[in-house]
Amino acid sequence: MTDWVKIAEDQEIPKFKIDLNADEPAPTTTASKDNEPDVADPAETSLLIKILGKGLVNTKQSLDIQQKNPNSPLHSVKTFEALHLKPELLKGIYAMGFNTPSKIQETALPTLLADPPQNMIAQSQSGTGKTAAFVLAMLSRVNVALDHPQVLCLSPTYELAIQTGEVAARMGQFCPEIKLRFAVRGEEVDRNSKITEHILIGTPGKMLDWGLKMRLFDMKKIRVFVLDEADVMIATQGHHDQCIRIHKMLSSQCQMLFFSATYDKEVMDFARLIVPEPTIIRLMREEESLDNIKQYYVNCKNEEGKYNAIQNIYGCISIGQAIIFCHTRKTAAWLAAKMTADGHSVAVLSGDLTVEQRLAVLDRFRSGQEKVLITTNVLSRGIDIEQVTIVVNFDLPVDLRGNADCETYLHRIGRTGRFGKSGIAINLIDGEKSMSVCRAIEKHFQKDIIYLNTDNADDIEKIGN
Ligand SMILES: Nc1ncnc2c1ncn2[C@@H]1O[C@H](COP(=O)(O)OP(=O)(O)OP(=O)(O)O)[C@@H](O)[C@H]1O
Repeated sequence: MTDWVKIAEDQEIPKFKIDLNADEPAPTTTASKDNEPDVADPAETSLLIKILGKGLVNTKQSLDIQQKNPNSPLHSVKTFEALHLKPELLKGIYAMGFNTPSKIQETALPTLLADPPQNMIAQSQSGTGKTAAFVLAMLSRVNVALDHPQVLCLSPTYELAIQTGEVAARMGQFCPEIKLRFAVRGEEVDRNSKITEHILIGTPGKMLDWGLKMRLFDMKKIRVFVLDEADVMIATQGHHDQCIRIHKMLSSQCQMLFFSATYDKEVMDFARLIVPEPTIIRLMREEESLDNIKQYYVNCKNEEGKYNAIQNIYGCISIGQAIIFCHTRKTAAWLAAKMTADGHSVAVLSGDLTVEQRLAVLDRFRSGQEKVLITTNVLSRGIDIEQVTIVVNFDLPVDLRGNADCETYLHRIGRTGRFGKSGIAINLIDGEKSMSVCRAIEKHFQKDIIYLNTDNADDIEKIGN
């Protein structure tokens, strides 16, 4: 199986260069995007979080369980042994360093592995063990005596499919008889042959090509269908319809498993369309809070004024590491150039970088090689950088209509004051519009945002205490 992963990785496509969908219209040129609000691409963010993840996220949140099929048994396990897995799979799990099931795995795995098979919709934040859970179900269901695909796993991009395949390869390392294959761009199969591998992991377009257009395998013989990163899948143009087409060709006996990191109405509606009588398991995200964060606003005339405010703050207090959020790539680049010219060690992370480049920037910043990270909304969600003490909103977060985006505000600054540490958030205001956004944020969270005069050194020193 390891060879299989290697072959797919060695294809001519650079590993982490995202190309969501070859059929999509050509993207807007970088130059024309510089002045637009920089937004995070969900597939890129998902991939970045996955690669950055350094292990299991331990969450204290409780599980919300709903059963649509009253006949399906529901119990949880505290050990992997209690799942009665094949010994080779258990060996694979332990070889990966997993000792006990994570919270979502405890509850999901007995249902995932139950006979008769149960359908499931599971949602929980990144890093809580979803991939490991459904990969284990995929590997457990394979009948190696049959040489045709029995498990389909759909991911929204090439890169995310590779990530899942790598987990499957590691977990199944002691089951060499289980064969896997990637159904992704660059993988070709002779039209006149049949696919004999047991598990196919890939993107919807390729899966449709192989299953429907070329009939290289029989969709009716699929026993497990996994839709991974459902939230991203829905956000990706075209995938939504392709998934429905694939789903329609599956037999009614096929076990449907649907996994997603976020929970909103659209994702759930889509899930319900795909998955009959599901057991729904949700592990809610641990809420960020503003409790340990001191919030300030500074009145500035214009961008130059905002820059001067930053300079004054740096001149008065010693700052460990800071993240500065800008609305557009252009502002981020402008600010970075100015701060660099003034002797600051600055990193820039914006949407024009590939995922690989973003990883490199984050690695350098985390290791302290740069003290300031200037970024846009591409960094707003799901990425933890613990050592940051100051977050500056060079531009306050607004939605498409220009109204306060309180959720993004929380994600931006809510990470600074975690684990009992106190954090500082500074909002730079230039004019009435941004002042009203600031007021709306203050009202929303019912937490004071205090006036700070950055022309007054005493005032600034107070925030450092
Ligand atoms: N039971 C476990 N014990 C220890 N580590 C685990 C366990 N399950 C998963 N992990 C590890 O935790 C990390 C996150 O797991 P996994 O990728 O399955 O989470 P996820 O919820 O699918 O995240 P994402 O949404 O980003 O894909 C991985 O490094 C994985 O190897």
